[in-house]
Amino acid sequence: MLESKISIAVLLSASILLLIKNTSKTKNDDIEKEDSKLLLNTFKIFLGFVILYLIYITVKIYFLRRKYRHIPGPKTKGIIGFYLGNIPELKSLISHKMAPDIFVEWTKEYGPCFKYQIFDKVSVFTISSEAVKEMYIEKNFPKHPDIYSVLGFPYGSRYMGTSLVSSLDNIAHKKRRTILNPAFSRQALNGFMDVFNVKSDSLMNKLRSLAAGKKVFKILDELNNLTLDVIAAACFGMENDSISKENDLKKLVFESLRGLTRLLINPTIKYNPFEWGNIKKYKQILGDLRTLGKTQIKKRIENMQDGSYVVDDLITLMVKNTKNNEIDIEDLIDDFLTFFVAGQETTSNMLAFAILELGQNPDALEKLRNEIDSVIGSKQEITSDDLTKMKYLSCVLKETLRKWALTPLTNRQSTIPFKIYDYDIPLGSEVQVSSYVSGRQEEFFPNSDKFEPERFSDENKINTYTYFPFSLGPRNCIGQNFSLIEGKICLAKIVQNFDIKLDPKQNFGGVQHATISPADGCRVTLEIRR
Ligand code: HEM
Repeated sequence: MLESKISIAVLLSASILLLIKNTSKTKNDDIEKEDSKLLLNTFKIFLGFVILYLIYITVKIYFLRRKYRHIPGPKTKGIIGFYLGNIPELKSLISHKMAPDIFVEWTKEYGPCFKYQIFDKVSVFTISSEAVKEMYIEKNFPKHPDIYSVLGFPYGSRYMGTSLVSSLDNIAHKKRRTILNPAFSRQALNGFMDVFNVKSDSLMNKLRSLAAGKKVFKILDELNNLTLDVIAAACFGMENDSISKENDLKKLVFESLRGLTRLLINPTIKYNPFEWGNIKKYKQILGDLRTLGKTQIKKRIENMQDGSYVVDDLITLMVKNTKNNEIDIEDLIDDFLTFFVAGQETTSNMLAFAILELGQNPDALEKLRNEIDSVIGSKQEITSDDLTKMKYLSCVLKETLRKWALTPLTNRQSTIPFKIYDYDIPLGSEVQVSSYVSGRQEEFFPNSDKFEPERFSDENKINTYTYFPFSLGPRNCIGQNFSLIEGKICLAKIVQNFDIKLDPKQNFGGVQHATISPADGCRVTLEIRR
């Protein structure tokens, strides 16, 4: 649709140019006549285009709205609403809320399955646990391009390409996933314990120096450095030290995420001429990031070919298992970047939200501190056995992800007709679900606005289809255990070493970036406990 708008704009500009040209007094009469004829014809073509486009879009939207009229949803207002859909409502709400918060309200107003319209697109949203099970497990519907093509090729440049997260082809995805699964096996995760401990210890040293300054700081920034270094070391054998200094990887990963976020939140910016300078810079960042990935992968290929010792990490697995060693380096770079995007900001946001919640819930914090003191006391290295014993720690992270599921929403495309409740879902529909929205439903989680880690204790059964922060089925998060182990080790060390005080002046809510983050980055002061 926007492409058509651009064509209209081009034709309009041509007409204006001709108009200007036409007003020149130096032209003789013949030329003037020719020009006005040309102008008239151009204008007629332009008008024709506009009329044809209006007819096309009106008919398209009319039939689209008819197709979905049996499903409830927010009303659109008047003729503008017919074309724009629910953009006005979403826009006014988004200025002070995140989209998933709006969807929580819409589930109250329109029920557990509703539709909404944006221009010439209608999406269905549901919290139905049966539908989640059907779409994600039983029918394994493919992802819908609406979110995932942006992750693959934002602004038309290759970022995550056709990687594990962004692939729309379930068969190609399965092959890739089978290759990479062993990198996240129980055995592989045990092998990462050292990295998790060592990198968390570096963070503790940094936090000690920040505690000494007695100043308020955003702990999310520090956690972002930790999770970046952990991915770099555990998955790709890269010794990166973002915790204590700036470096290229940190700059490129963080800036590439920032540009992606802007596009996800406002898809129209790529058509805004005032943004073209920024977009050019952004494309350069993506290019530099891919070059960095390429250098890393090539180095590993060379080491493997000349028989040097290589660690059996993710990058080695990626290279080893690529078909007949006919390596498509661009595919490998897709996955290389994907792990930085999918595994870095998610884990740091989970930790920052956990700290934000513990700071506001002193009983939960005390219970957690007692558990940590009794299981690890003052020892530095945390083992897998220690983690197994710290059950409340596990409940704290699970409850954090219930209240603050980090992925705003995921989608699937219906490839066969099916029903949600009594509503027939048209073939090819985009159906969205969100663990954030399901996690805030009173019928699934009573007192859902309260932070109660006990919900996740062994005696309480949680319905998997109402709580799915790592998604479900064959496209679930490959790194979920990786992030939970990393998160537990880091949070245990923070609580072991520091008293946390939250800055009372901060915004305690969330903000929607590529993932959901604490709005003010979780502002704290720390006091050293031991
Ligand atoms: C708290 C931390 C994390 C959360 C909440 C989380 C959440 C998710 C979710 C919801 C998905 C499905 C996305 C979709 O369908 O659009 C996903 C996929 C994925 N995640 Fe995570 N993730 C986390 C940490 C990690 C980590 C640490 C890694 C890597 C080390 C990782 C790597 C991936 C990958 C590669 C996929 C795509 C899997 C596939 O389609 O086969 N994630 N994650």
